[in-house]
Amino acid sequence: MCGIIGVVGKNPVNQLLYDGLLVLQHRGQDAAGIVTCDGNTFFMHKNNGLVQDVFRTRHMRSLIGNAGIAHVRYPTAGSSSAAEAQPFYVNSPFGIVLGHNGNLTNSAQLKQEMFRQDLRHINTNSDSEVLLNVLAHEIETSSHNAVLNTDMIFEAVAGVHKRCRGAYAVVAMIANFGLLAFRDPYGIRPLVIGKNESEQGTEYIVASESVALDVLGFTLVRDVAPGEAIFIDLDGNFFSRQCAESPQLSPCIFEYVYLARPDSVIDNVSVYQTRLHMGESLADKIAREWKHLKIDVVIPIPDTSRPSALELANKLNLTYREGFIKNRYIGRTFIMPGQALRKKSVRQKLNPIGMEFKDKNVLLVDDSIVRGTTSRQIVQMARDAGASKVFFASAAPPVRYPNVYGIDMPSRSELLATGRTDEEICAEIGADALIYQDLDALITAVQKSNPDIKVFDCSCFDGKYITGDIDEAYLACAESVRGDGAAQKRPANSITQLDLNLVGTEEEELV
Ligand SMILES: O=P(O)(O)OC[C@H]1O[C@H](OP(=O)(O)OP(=O)(O)O)[C@H](O)[C@@H]1O
Ligand SMILES: NC(=O)CC[C@H](N)C(=O)O
Ligand SMILES: [Mg+2]
Repeated sequence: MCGIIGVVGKNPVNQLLYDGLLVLQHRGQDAAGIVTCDGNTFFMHKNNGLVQDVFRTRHMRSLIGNAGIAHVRYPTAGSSSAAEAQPFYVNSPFGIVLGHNGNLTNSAQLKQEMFRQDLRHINTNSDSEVLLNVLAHEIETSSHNAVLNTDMIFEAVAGVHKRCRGAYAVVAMIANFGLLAFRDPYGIRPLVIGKNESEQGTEYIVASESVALDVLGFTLVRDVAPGEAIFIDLDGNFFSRQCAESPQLSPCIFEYVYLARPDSVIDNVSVYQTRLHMGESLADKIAREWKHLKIDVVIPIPDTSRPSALELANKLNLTYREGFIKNRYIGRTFIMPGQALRKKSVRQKLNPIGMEFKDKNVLLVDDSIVRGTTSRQIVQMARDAGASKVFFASAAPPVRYPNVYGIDMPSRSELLATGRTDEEICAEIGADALIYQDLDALITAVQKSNPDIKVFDCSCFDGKYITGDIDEAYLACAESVRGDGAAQKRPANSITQLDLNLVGTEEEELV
């Protein structure tokens, strides 16, 4: 996942976009970028790194204009090169910038089509650059070189839906015109709309998660519907249209398990509440099938599992204790690039409080076990801290299948649960017992908060890919291109690629 924001305001939006990116940092730690629009001109700065490291005062000063978009990146295609940091820019037609959360599943084919039929050059291996060029081509076609209007923009988004497969939540700006945002016909990745009634008129925001709206002082209006496009012109007029033929809301269930912040509301579902529900149903399963376990204390693995662990303990009438202290200056491990770094960071990040483990039977609760990087080390830490028995519970079912929609788990061989029984996984992480949530129970946990969502993308748990275009050949190819150690994942030398960074260069600083 990545984090995206777009704003059309009545005053300069640079600080809003920066503050919004800080709040969405948990969705991408590799690169960050902001583009502002002052009428006909875009101002852009983007680079690898955390938001606080990428933007300096000199960049912020140069990001002028009352409208703009911003992005934090967690790469799932191409490499982590700075040249693939977002937003991307294309000059024709009209000048367009785009930020994308998700992953296209037909980007290789589209890239060829772009080159052969549409005479467009894609300079990186990023699927998002492909998506921008498809959008640009469709806008060019629908506008017939005439003056652009909203009908033409919505027609272009309909064209994007016809050509693109996979997951895409998008914010884009068309120079001198306005902010465009849309979601793929399944609404796999989240996107919400907010507004703020200022003295000068209504200001609009779109963002990956509602937490960005809360913090920026906007109120949540609604989600962008699957397949829908919204357009806000630079005067703040709001337009929307359904652009897909058969939209069907099927959000990624992993957003609720791990990706989103608990204080966000996505598709009318409080992420926090679903995590409480997950804890409740996991407690039911333990009460039903694991009564014989003598548990002295329930301990969460910070951060994401906390609400589930808390509710699980409540339901089972067990003591809940914070047994691991997290170093607040280290980011999320799972979205770090490369297994070596992920492995090292778990020990740097989490440290046990000895007295909570000494001579106790502990139940450790995590939201999920993916590669097993965290669980393997945490169980050992609990033992080293003197635990008598270490039981482990996961609020999500076993992750056995790759994700192709914007979560970087492309390779079955990296997933701890692929090809292993629960007992074998338990032995791998060195626990005395392992309890997984059932998939039905996970779905129910989310549906309890919004029964209108009938379908979820649960592909990493059940191998059923909602877009229907994923076969063994696709998975094998993704595995070879993006698995740990694959060449494309290594940061390419961005100097060999076009550098379109525009504002606040070191040279400017010296002037
Ligand atoms: O099995 P693994 O491959 O280790 O992946 C799963 C772990 O990674 C995530 O934690 P992370 O540290 O990324 O973030 P958090 O602080 O939000 O829990 C998740 O919450 C699990 O703890
Ligand atoms: N995680 C994401 O949403 C990634 C967006 C895009 N596929 C990229 O790699 O930059
Ligand atoms: Mg975690």
